[in-house]
Amino acid sequence: MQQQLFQQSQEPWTWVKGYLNSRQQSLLLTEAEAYPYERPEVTVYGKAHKIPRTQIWFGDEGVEYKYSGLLVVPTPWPYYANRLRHQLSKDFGFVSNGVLVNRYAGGRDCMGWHADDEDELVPGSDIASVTLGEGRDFVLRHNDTGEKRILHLESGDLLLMHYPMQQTWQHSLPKRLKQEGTRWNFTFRQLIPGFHAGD
Ligand SMILES: O=C(O)CCC(=O)C(=O)O
Ligand SMILES: [Fe+2]
Repeated sequence: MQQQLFQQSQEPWTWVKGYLNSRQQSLLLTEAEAYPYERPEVTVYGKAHKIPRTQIWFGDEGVEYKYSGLLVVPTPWPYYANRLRHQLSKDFGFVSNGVLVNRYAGGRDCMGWHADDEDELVPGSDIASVTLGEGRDFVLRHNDTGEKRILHLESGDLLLMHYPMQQTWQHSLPKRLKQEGTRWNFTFRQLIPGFHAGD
């Protein structure tokens, strides 16, 4: 497989362009088109609104994820998403027990500035992000210097976000109103099982 690695030693991420070949992309994309996505309502500054994209959380039993005060129980792993998790483990020793799939139906769908630093994530663990479909700009901003970096993530690209990137950078997927295609993003994560038991 042809792969280009772009890792600058001072940056806590690794961008693997073309990590998935076209056959792997199309198998996963066909599966992802059929996922039963949801558009949860979140409360920000006391105001409820629907998120500007749809999503679904897959994971091992008991691996629950809390999203803006909402506890999400995992849906069992679908076949190709699970294969990709094992491929990541084989290729990079990257272990995960859940994946959040976000679906952006055109350039109006987006994700605001945040870091993936929830308490239920295993401390020190990495996050692996795989993109399918429409290419979009993924923007990073350093917490202290404000430095911005734009990575144009395309179908099949893998972005490994290494510890402690979530403590030093935020990221976002800004609107791109001229773009119409659908983009899927899979973020594989390692959560502490049963973290929310008794919530
Ligand atoms: O869609 C993306 O590339 C980013 C997704 C993301 O940041 C997240 O799921 O936390
Ligand atoms: Fe994120």
